[in-house]
This record gives sequence, structure tokens and C-alpha cells, in this order.
Amino acid sequence: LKPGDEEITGQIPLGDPKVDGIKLPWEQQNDNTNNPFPDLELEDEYSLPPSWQGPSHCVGEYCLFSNPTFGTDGIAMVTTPQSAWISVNFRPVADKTVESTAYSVAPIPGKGLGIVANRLIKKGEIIMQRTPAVMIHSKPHVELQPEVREKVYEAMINALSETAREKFLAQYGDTVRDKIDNNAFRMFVGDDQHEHESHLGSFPEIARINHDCRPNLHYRLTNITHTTVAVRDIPAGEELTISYIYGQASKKTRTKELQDWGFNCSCSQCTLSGFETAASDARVREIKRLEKEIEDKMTKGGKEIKPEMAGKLVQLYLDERLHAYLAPTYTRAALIYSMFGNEEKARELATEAVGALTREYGAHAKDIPSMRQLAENPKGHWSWGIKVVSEEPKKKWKLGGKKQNATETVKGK
Ligand SMILES: C[S@@+](CC[C@H](N)C(=O)[O-])C[C@H]1O[C@@H](n2cnc3c(N)ncnc32)[C@H](O)[C@@H]1O
Repeated sequence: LKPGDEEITGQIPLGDPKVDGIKLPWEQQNDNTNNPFPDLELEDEYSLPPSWQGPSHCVGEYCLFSNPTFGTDGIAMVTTPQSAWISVNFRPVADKTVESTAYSVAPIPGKGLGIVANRLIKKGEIIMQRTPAVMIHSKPHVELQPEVREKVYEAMINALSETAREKFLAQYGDTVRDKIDNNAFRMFVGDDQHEHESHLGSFPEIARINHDCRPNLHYRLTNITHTTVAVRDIPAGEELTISYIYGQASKKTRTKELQDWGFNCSCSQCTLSGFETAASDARVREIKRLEKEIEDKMTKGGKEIKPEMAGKLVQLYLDERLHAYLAPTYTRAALIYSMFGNEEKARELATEAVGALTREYGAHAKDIPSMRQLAENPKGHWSWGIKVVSEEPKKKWKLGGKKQNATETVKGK
């Protein structure tokens, strides 16, 4: 969330008690109840298993739901019964992660605390995989009156397991709200039948990872599980980083976005010399130009495309150290070389694409079977030697795209 978001008001009609006399929810209860918030009767459709507490502390349709034994360290959610039900019923994710001694928390000059590799971490190794300790629907987080929000958050923190509470409170930031604003990831909770709704997920251990515009980790959210993966080999002693913003932007744009986040970036890319920064900005511009050119030519049937364009794009991504975003680029390049009948390059790039897709989207990424087939047997792949796609070019050309999971994140300040 960016500064200014808290100015948005109105969806939750609580009013200001001091101004218009509307009572806060807990003031509306009769005196002989200990529960200051009205509980909500759950429709059968959204009833949760008996291990769950809630709904309680309801404000409008948003209530507290908790389970101290769920996922990594238990969870407390402030959300709608529908989103709670969807989250509880998501398929669990359990990949093999590195041992917890492979990294540790350490002070990082100019960034507070951060996480540093204790041994060589290999490209593709999964560093952390966690479910949120706290998950809050974005609307009440932004729109609730501060007094009401504080009460709800107090109950939410009390509902956490002791371990989760300790980890949550140890995060960077003064108040509960600060800790959420500075550390949470935006996640969208929904499924095929229900609209995806914006939430803020707090993963306290992952939140120690600082930002770098050219990160060595990629993160993804699969349903409500957060996974961080190494996108290149990381030597012992190097800081582990993710990007809080979209990295393919000029320094000026990145600086502005990170200032909106509340800090002046001191990452490897933001501290380059003026000359290096100009070269980097030029590469980013060239990446965008080439991507557009390739896309335009492909949607027009691919007549004027040259495989070298795709090769150049891959090289620009590597030169620019954009290792966290290689999957679509490798996939596109492998297809183009295959279309032009270059077996060696098609195999090589499709093999790279399988690795990048696995790192960036997980082992079930939808383009993986096709890229695997291309790597193993280019001549048997649909794209082999077609050069010019005159029929239905868009349909054949379309890459799997970014949205692979039910949830998708932007670092959710
Ligand atoms: C999610 S926290 C990261 C962990 C935090 N450093 C800590 O001590 O817990 C985000 C905060 O870390 C700091 N930070 C992260 N990346 C940074 C960077 N590239 N440059 C400067 N400060 C950074 C900023 O204060 C930012 O608001």
C-alpha cells in the first residue's frame, strides 16, 4: 500500500463516533457480554473445520478467523467468511527447502537487518516456504477507523500461537499496522467460482529479506504459500534479496517507487556509477523495444522475425542481471529458434526455459511440458520449422503468461 491509501474511506460505514455519534461495534453490545464485537453466523456453505476459531470480532463482513496449528506456525486472518473458507481449503504446498542453517539474519549496512547465505546456495534451491502468520483483507486494513482497526488487530495478535506472535512482533515497524505496511506481501485469494480479493499476507521470516533491483531470489505465491527460490548461484556471505517492485524500469522510476515504499534504495543496482546507470537504463529501454518488436511481428504472422532478435533479448536480460525474470524470455527464444529450424539453439534455450519456469512459477508451470518436449525432440514439436505462422498466429504464439496460480503477489506495502 502506498502512502495516501489510508485516506480512502467509506466502504465500511462505521462513521466517526466523535463526529456523528455512531457507536463503535463494541459499544453497541449490551453490558453483560464479554465479546465487544458481534459474531457472524456462518452460512453452511462457508463453515470451517472444528480446529478453526471464528468468526469473531466482526466489523461488517470482515471477521477474525484463527487456527494456531495451521501451516507453518498457525494463522490469524481478518477477512470475509468466503475468503477464509477458500484459504482454508487451498491445497497445501510442500517442496524441499534448504536446511535452516544455510542462511542467517545479520545487520546489513544501510538496510537494517537482512539475510545472508552461510554456504554456496545453488541456482534453483528453495530457500524458504511459509504460510502467512497473519492475513488481512486489504479493505479493512485501509478503510477501518484507526480505533476499530487497533482493537481488531489486538484480538488478531492474541489469537496467534506464541511462536507466530513472537515472530510477527519482531518484524520491522513500530505498530501492528506499521509491521503490516512495511513487511506484508499482497496476495489475491479466490478460485474459479469466486472473485480474487486483495489481501496482505505477513510472513515474518521472509520479511527479513531486503530489496534489490537485481535480486538473487525469486518469490512466488501458490495459493497462500510463499516460496523463495535462488535464481543464480549465491556464494557464502552474499546477502539474499528479492525485488519489491517491477525491476525492468529505469533508475528514476525504481527510485520513485521505492521512495513511495518509504526508503531510499541502497541496492547493488541503485548504487552503480552514473556511467553504469546510463548503460543499464539503455539496456532496459532496448529490452522493452525488442520485446514489443518481436510481439508485433509475431502477431502479424512472424514474417519479418529474425531468431537473432530473440537471442539478443536473452543476452540483454543476462547482461542486465535480470535473472529473476528469465522464464518468458527463454520460452519465447526457444520457440523462435525452433520455428526457424535451429535444433541446437532450440534445445539449449528450451532446457534453460524448463529451469527458469520451474524457479519462477513452480514445477507445475503450464509451459514446462511443451519446453521439455522441445528440449528432448525439437523436430517433433509443433513449432519446428513453421517460420511463418499465418493461421491463428496469436493462439499459437501466446506464452503461458505470468498468472500461473490462484494467487499472485506484488510486495504489498
Ligand atoms: C521488509 S523490511 C526488510 C527487513 C528489514 N531490513 C529489517 O530490518 O527487518 C523492509 C525495510 O528494510 C529496509 N530496506 C529493504 N531493502 C532496502 C534497500 N535496498 N535499501 C535500503 N533499505 C532497504 C527499508 O527500511 C524497508 O522499509
